[in-house]
Amino acid sequence: MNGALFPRDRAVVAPGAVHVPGWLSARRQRELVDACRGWARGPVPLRHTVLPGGGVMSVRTVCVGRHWQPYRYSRTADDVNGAPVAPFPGWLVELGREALVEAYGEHQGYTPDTALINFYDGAARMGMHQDKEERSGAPVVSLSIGDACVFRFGNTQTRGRPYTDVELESGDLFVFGGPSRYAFHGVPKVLPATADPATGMNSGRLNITLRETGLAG
Ligand SMILES: O=C(O)CCC(=O)C(=O)O
Ligand SMILES: [Fe+2]
Repeated sequence: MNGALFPRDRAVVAPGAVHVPGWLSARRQRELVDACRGWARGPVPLRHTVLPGGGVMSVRTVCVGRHWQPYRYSRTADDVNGAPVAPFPGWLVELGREALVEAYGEHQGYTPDTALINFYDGAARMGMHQDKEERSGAPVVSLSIGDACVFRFGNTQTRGRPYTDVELESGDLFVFGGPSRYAFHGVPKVLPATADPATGMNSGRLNITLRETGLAG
C-alpha cells in the first residue's frame, strides 16, 4: 500500500522475474475489482477447476479472452457451462503493456489475449505449477488485490527448492518472463483479513494473470 509504514522495495526475484510493490493505485484496484465482479457474473460463472485426476482446486477462477482448463485453452468454457468467454478488453492490453514497461522498461508489442482471474478465500492455495499452455513465450503479468499472500517463485526444473517466498500485497505487480517464464510457482498461503476494504475486496484475495497465448482464432 502506498501509505505503508515501511515501504517495500522493488525486487528482481530471479532473472526476468520482477516484483513491484504497490504498483496499482487504490482507484485502479477498485476498477479491477469491479471488472472482475462483472466477469464473475457471466457469461461463465466462477468455478473450482476440476483436475484430470479428480482433484478440485480450492481457488475459484473465471477467464477472459480464452478459457483455461487443465491443460488447454478454448473460446468456450467447455468444462463449465459451454458458454463463450467474455472478450478480452483493449484496456487490459494497455494495462499489460504498462506493467511490462514498469518491469522491463519496454513492452515489445506485448498483446495479452487471455486473463485468468482467481479468487482465494482464506483457506485457498495453489500448488506449484508452470504456466505452459501458452504457445507464446511472452511474459505473464500478475496483479494482486485484497488479502496478502505468500507467493512462492521457484526454478524451471523442479517444484522444489530453490525457491523464493515473496509476500504479495494488494496492488502489487509481479512479472515473470525471459529465463523465468517457465519457472514453477504457487501460492502456499493467503494471509486472511489483511485486505484494506478501500480496494473493494472486503475479504479474500483476487489475482489476475495476463497471458499472451499465441493461439490463432
Ligand atoms: O495467484 C497467484 O498469485 C498466482 C496464480 C497463478 O499462478 C495462475 O493462475 O497460474
Ligand atoms: Fe501460474
